[in-house]
Amino acid sequence: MWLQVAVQADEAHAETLSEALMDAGALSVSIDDADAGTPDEVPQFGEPGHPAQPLWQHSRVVALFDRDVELAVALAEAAAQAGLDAVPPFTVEEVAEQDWVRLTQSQFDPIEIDPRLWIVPSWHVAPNPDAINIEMDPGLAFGTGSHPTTRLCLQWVLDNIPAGCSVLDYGCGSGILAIAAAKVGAGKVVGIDIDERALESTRDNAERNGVSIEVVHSGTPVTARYDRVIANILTNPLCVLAPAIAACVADGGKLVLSGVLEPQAEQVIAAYAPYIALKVGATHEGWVRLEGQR
Ligand SMILES: C[S@@+](CC[C@H](N)C(=O)[O-])C[C@H]1O[C@@H](n2cnc3c(N)ncnc32)[C@H](O)[C@@H]1O
Repeated sequence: MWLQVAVQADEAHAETLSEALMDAGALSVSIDDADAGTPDEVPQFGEPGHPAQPLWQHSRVVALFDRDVELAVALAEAAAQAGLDAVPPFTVEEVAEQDWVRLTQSQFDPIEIDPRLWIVPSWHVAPNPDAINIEMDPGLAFGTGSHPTTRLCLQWVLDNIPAGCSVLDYGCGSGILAIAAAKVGAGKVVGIDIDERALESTRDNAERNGVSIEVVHSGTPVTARYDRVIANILTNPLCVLAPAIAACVADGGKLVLSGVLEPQAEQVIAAYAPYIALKVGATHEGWVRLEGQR
């Protein structure tokens, strides 16, 4: 049994609240229309055949927690992190494991990142067997390909990984970017994360995709230099980590960053300016991809 918590949110706060709920210990989070029926009747925004942004005014952030969670504490933490004065109205429901798995599966279809690259859940047949297909199920770590920042980084990976080059995925989450790099033809690929669950997820996903990825906890100092460094984290950690991340890029190597909202781009560019000149390479749904070369 798990606890499914549906929290009301306006459009402006739905995404930050969803991230805050993950940080507060949710195992999985989705956003749907509070005015619609059951979650499986709700459109999946940002995925093929669906609108790029939710069209509804009243969102509902649906989070799954382990039943032993201290829910009041988790919700209070999440509300504070999302900049809300109080915990918004919410409902709690107990759900059986099988029901949640069925519901989650029904919400994830294959995602086309590019005609050359698809993210395919294990319970689906690859729509294009000739493309690079990454098998990836929603799990505990961020990175199923549906988020704009992951998409921006995957599109960059497709055209910027020469055969045999070394790649560092800083903040690897599910390992999706590292796996894509390996499938595109990288040689040595390393994934770093601060979260043990992410490292485990990267290990598992690499194995199921038949690629070799070395995983390293971010507490371990990085001494090697990489031809390509990708970091899809968030503005604040990216700025704090600027000297460390920039130092991982080999001479002539390329750095790409995402997890940065358009108004934050200049802040991140300034943080990296002493090391590498970055510029906005692409934007998608309000998020930017920053690119530079040492
Ligand atoms: C937005 S997710 C990106 C996951 C995946 N790379 C993707 O693009 O979908 C950010 C990841 O960075 C990790 N992270 C956050 N702060 C970090 C830090 N200081 N050092 C290393 N990893 C960090 C998080 O645990 C999370 O897995």
